[in-house]
Amino acid sequence: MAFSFKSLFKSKKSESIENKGIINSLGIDLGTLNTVIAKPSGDKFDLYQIPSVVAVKKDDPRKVLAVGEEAKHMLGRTPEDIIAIRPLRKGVIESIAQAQSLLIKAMEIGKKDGEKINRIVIGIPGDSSEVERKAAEDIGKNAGAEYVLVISEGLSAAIGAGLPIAEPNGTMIIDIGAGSTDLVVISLGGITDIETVRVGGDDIDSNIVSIVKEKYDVEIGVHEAENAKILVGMFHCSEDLEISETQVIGKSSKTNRPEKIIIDSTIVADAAEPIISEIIKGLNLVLKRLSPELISGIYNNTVAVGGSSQLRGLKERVCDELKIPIVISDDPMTVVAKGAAIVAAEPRALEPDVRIKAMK
Ligand SMILES: Nc1ncnc2c1ncn2[C@@H]1O[C@H](COP(=O)(O)OP(=O)(O)OP(=O)(O)O)[C@@H](O)[C@H]1O
Repeated sequence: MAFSFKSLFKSKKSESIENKGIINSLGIDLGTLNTVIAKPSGDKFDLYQIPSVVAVKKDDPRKVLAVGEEAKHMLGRTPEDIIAIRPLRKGVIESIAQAQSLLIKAMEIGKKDGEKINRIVIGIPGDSSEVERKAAEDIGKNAGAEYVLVISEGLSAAIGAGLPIAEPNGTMIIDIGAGSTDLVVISLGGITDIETVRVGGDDIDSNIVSIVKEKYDVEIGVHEAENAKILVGMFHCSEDLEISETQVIGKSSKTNRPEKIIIDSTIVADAAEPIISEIIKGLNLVLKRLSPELISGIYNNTVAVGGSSQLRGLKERVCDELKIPIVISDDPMTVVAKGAAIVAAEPRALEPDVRIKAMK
């Protein structure tokens, strides 16, 4: 799928908004776990984040009772007739009505009282089908935006990270989220290749739960697994990374009593192994298809973003396997929304001078 940005905003509607000079725009990263909202404010961004969780009536899931933080607090504590669910699975909108509520909430958070949002840009996984793109566009329009553009999270991340995407040499983004990983090659302002691997941090969490159950016969919650991952996690790699450990309380399958267990970095690395293997496989496919003209650009300009890129050992593991030095973004969770906000605010976001200005 190759598309260029230059024509994206050439709709009559966007020109008329631009001519009146009244553009209120938002960039939204509609993620599996978190929804991040970026609002251009002068030459910076106002940033907001809400959990991608919606609480609904069990017998009527279209009836949304709470969204975001409020819904997250209901998880596991709700009366039996209320359930808290995630509208996206593996980066893809699974339930339109609930994703709609999430987006409406995101837009409410991102606007000031009485303000109308004219233009939103939403980042979605790069390999989304036309139907999935259209679903994202429709929920944006139904949520009240006049103009909605849906772009690949990877391209958005590259713009948000300030990568030289307009140059012919090529750049690459490795975006490892909760549910999916986007590998995107960009040159001359267009996407030249995308590989989406449907694995991410969520899979690491559920693998930790399984390993702990097998090793200790203790059941732990997925949130405890996620916390342990964030605290002590790493990927296996050739470097001797420091092994640390954390204590987690789970439920003994034998006694049904609380039991304390230790999770150390190697348990997380074992749990993360199938995930990093899939990602390396995806990167191998991208490299196989890559033209020789782009290899030096990729060598010099590959950036990892997304919450799961923060696991130690990623840089080393990718270099061990592929001989490509990568940089881990120091702003991994908000670059997609920032890139989307840059495009929403500035249709000529691809032009390097404009982009540099927007990123200052
Ligand atoms: N410091 C950390 N170390 C390791 N993993 C982390 C860290 N912080 C967050 N994560 C993980 O990052 C993931 C969330 O990342 P992100 O917000 O980029 O995903 P998302 O946009 O919701 O998902 P997707 O892009 O797949 O739709 C979760 O799996 C979370 O556990």
